[in-house]
Amino acid sequence: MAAQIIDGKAFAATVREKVAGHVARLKEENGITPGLAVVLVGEDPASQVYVRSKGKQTVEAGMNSYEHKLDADTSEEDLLAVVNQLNNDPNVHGILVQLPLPGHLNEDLIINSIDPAKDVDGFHISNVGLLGTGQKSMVPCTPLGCLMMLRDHHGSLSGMDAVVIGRSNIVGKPMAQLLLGDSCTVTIAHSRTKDLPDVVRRADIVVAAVGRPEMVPGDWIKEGATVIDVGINRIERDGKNKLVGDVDYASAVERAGAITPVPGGVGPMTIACLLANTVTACCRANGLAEPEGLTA
Ligand SMILES: Nc1nc(=O)c2c([nH]1)NC[C@@H]1CN(c3ccc(C(=O)N[C@@H](CCC(=O)O)C(=O)O)cc3)C=[N+]21
Repeated sequence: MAAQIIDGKAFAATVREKVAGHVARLKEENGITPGLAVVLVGEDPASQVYVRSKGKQTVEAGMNSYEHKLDADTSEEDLLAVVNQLNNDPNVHGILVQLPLPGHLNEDLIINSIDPAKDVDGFHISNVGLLGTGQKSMVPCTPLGCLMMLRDHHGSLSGMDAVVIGRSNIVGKPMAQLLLGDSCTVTIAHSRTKDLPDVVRRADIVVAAVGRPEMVPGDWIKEGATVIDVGINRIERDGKNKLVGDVDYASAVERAGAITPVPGGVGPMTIACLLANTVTACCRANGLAEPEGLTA
């Protein structure tokens, strides 16, 4: 039987609606408008598209959007000065420095210069440590979006076998922490995992986040498993540009119980969670109750 399609695009719209509701209340009851600052260094065309779409959705949710576009050859010192200015700006509740940065900039250094309370990407070492120890933190947007979809589909994830393919700081590692927090038995697999197909075949939940087009074929998927495809790979097929995931959708959809499509799965949830994190950061900064339904 073919899998149920988990509609990330529709789910993201409901998350954005919740965000807009919280924003309206913050304005009305507290006179506060949450603000998100996005910093883009250089002119990578894909990054420009994402930044534009983030800005548009931020404004649609009723929040303030601040865009800082810097030249590709911006010095580390100048970028640190921009981050510092945003750290000290009371109208800015969330800061996102678009990655990857040009090679001459030290990404770790820049990310760790962001005020952890405004780090809506959840990449600052302090947020990574808080998440790893089960303390209140800012949670990375992509794993948070995946977790929301999994909880929505399954209710409780307790006791399930989850395999995360990919060990990046941005997705794989925080995803594993969140699944562990929901009492899954978690395996982090990667390109050097022995017998990867058999490891994946054990999983009730497969999260694929490696960035390799269609590397997970359907016959690795246990019958009825839930498949979350984080990959967004641009490929050329039959002379056309196409967006495909890390999972071979056509074969996996025949085995999975539920699966996220690409596009229209994890991607839209990532941006919705960025807006959610901005509202969360704003509430915390003002000593207000956490927004319900938007945190991990
Ligand atoms: N500091 C930082 N934080 C990020 O969160 C971050 C980043 N840097 N750098 C770039 C990546 C990429 N990213 C995406 C978000 C949404 C879609 C998305 O909505 N994709 C649509 C398709 C869009 C299309 O057609 O290209 C979808 O999957 O349906 C994609 C990619 C966030 N990123």
